[in-house]
Amino acid sequence: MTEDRILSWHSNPSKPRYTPPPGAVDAHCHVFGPMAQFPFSAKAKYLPQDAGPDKLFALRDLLGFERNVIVQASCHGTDNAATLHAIKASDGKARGVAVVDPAISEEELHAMHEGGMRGIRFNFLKRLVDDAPKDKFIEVAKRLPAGWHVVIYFEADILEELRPFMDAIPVPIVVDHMGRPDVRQGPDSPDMRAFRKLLDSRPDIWFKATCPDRLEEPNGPPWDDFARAVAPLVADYSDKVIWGTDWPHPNMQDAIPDDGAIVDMIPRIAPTPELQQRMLVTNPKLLYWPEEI
Ligand SMILES: O=C(O)/C=C(\CC(=O)C(=O)O)C(=O)O
Repeated sequence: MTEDRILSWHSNPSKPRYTPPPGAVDAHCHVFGPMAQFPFSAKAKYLPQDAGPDKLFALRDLLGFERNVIVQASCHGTDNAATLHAIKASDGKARGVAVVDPAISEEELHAMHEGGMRGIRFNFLKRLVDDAPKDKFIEVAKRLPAGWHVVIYFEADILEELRPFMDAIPVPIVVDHMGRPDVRQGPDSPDMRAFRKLLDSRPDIWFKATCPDRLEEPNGPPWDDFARAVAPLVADYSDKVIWGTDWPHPNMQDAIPDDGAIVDMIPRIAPTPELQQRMLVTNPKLLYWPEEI
């Protein structure tokens, strides 16, 4: 019954005016199912309609991207089969970030590396996961395959509380959606200052300059607050920023964004070709296709 399942993506996204550079990577997107093949987790907090690799790759081509980084969504729990399936179907054009049971074996991690995973995600949003055991997360972060990193998703109000945990992570960190600052407060807000302090605390913290739709929800474009708050961060930390569409926009069913409009935010947060090259090509390659550098 698809009627009870959430539809959170645009059925007819526009072609963006902005053209990404060759090799551009959409470094934050997800797949949902298809459910008949890859059932959702019993602990899933939302039940979406199918958004499989065929839809994702059609969108990639429409938007002018060449590659995807597919992040395991919470609705699939720690069963990464749907994400691994999508990576395989991409013909080398996708890599991924897994969500794992911290007790995962070295053999299973190695198999995930073979399947294209290059990191694991720790999700601290209470509305998405039941628990986030920091001690176990640190333990598994110490056992990751060489070259992997940790992706962390949290909201700005717990950044300070998470600092000792992040300090203890022995591999590079990528922060989802800049730790969800209140972009309405501008580029020099307490949230943004705290996030800059985090980035300054070690040289291997990356961030995704993503989700104008989420951070200004329920506003649609032009997302001026997002552009004003985020552009200075991209300029000042241009060697640490990556970007993604966030398709199929989990939980955004009440303010579904047009993916073309999302892509058209790129020149507003990264106005020069040099910044765009770093954010869309060089930086994501360093994290996900380092063998090509
Ligand atoms: O897609 C995102 O990055 C954000 C999400 C969903 C999510 O992270 C997940 O389901 O794992 C959100 O804020 O609901």
